[in-house]
Amino acid sequence: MGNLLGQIHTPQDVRKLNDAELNALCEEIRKAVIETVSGNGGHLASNLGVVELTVALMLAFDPPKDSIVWDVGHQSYPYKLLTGRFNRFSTMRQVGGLAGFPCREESPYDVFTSGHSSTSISAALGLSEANNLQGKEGYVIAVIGDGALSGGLAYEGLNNAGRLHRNLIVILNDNNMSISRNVGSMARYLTYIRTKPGYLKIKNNLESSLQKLPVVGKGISSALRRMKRAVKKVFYNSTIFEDFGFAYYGPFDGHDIRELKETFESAKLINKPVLLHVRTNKGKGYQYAEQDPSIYHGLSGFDVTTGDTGERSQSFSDVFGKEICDLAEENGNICAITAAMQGGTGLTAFREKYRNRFFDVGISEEHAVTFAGGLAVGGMLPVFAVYSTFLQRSYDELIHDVSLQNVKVILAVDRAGVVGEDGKTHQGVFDAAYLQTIPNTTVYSPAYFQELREQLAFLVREGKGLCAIRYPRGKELYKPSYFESSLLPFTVYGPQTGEIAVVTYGRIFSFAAETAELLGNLGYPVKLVKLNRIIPMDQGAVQAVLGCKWVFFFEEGVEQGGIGEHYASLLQNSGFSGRFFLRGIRDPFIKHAPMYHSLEELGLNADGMKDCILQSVCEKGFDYSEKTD
Ligand SMILES: Cc1ncc(C[n+]2csc(CCOP(=O)(O)OP(=O)(O)O)c2C)c(N)n1
Ligand SMILES: CC(=O)[C@@H](O)[C@H](O)COP(=O)(O)O
Ligand SMILES: [Mg+2]
Repeated sequence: MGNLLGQIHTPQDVRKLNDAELNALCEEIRKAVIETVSGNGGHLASNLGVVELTVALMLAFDPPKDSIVWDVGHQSYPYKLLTGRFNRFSTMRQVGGLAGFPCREESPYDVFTSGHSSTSISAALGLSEANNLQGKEGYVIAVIGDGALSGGLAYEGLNNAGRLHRNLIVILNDNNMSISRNVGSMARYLTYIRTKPGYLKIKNNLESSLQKLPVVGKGISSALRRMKRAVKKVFYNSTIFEDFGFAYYGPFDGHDIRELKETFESAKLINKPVLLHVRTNKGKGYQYAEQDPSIYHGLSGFDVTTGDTGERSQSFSDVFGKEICDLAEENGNICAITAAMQGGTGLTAFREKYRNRFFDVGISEEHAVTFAGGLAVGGMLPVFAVYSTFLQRSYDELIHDVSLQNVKVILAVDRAGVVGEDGKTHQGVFDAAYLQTIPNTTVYSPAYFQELREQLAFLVREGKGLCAIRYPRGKELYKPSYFESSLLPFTVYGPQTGEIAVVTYGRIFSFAAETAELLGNLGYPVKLVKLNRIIPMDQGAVQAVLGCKWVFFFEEGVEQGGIGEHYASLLQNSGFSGRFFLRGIRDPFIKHAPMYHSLEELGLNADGMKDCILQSVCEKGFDYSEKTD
């Protein structure tokens, strides 16, 4: 059969293959996914689990005329392979290469850019309404995992889609896993449906039950014949999905291409929203991933033969995880919350040690914050460990359910700053900007592990209101010998007087320190102001640079509305007469690339800072309001 993938340029090409070739195609897809993820990193187990499902989608539907909306999108690699991207597949997640998620700019087959969870049903409903209003043809299909179904937005989507009087297909890809084991009542319910067939009684007269369905198109009898074949193993009774207004079918074997295809064909004939419950094995076809789908969910590379994922340097998440355990030993009020990111946020040990004070709430960042507000009102000390990018979902809850309640909640904001290969959807570049709009908020931004430990302990001990500590993905960067950890709001290094000042915070302090050394060697002494606490801004941090001629503020976060702009306004109000340069992130949708590469592109590494300063100081004067390129 040779290289089948090389012959697939569009989904139509998949339809030319016979059953044996389709099976061989699945093998090739798995091989391509394993090879590419082993080298480039990315999402493995989820993609291995949807190979047959994706092939069956290509057989039954006709994208891009039909719209397939992938929830989260981390499982869209097989889809990319079958929609004209095989030749570029090895570039996945690399600079200039394919994105690791569906991306509208990348391909017309990617109808909805994603990366954050639980958006697919709402987006699919929007697409369906748009098609209807414009008289456009095409089926709309949302593919959502059981983990993504733990997110509240999915229920808002179901709630609204359920009253549709047209076809809309939701495929629930149930593998009984989120990144860790899936949690919550819906997960339990799905397990029940999956494993206790008696719960859903087989209707003796299946045909009469199908007669009640509004069927469109080619006539009811062929629809019934097909549906009957497809549902030979279907247990049909009332499920929660039917109560939402959907027709429910399942559970189906998500690795049986023929059964899936027939089921999808049948679902097309139903003139109302349909939920197809499909069971798959996460990691299917690669023994290590099948055995431990959590470890092989997302990786930065691995050895295909041994499955070895390699040694990883100590990360900020590890340090947080250890410190919060130590603090919880002394303080029995500390509760740790994660929204389905137990491993990533470093909370595994906490879960093991303090099971009754550990809460995995599923993918529900909004709930997590309001739940934390409730815990705090009730007298506990909640610590919500969350990736910066996912915390974006909780802005209103932070205001209404924490700040306004005037209670103490600690946010451990992980992956703050540029994250690397996950790209646009996952950059943690907004948190500093929006947190500073919320009253009663204190935010620390450590550059080093020691600071993270001490500042976290300080917030636990003495923090008030909404407290946050934000730190980057991965390891510590260069630490100058003169660095001293401090709980003070800011620290000044270098000459106490001088013409040039650099102000910054967080991880890129390392680059600022390198810059100061480089410039010092060139005869330009630099005063370095490290903001340890970024919210509220300490007036002393502003006073510290008032005598300087040039002040450069570097920020690994959005420039508009960010900490630098606030600092600038305070400088102006303090009568600063020198010149101020701000370099933050102007286009926050930073494409997938290694973290160092992105920081270089943004001019936020040591060379970028040095060039910015030298060009400004040596070559031109500038106005207070002037900004750097
Ligand atoms: C809002 C949000 N929170 C958290 C995540 C992190 N995340 C990505 S995939 C995933 C698990 C998804 O599980 P499921 O939908 O069942 O897909 P599976 O990997 O099991 O196929 C999580 C928690 C996210 N992408 N978006
Ligand atoms: C798909 C998703 O949102 C997560 O799997 C995310 O990619 C994890 O990122 P880290 O690798 O930084 O934990
Ligand atoms: Mg799952």
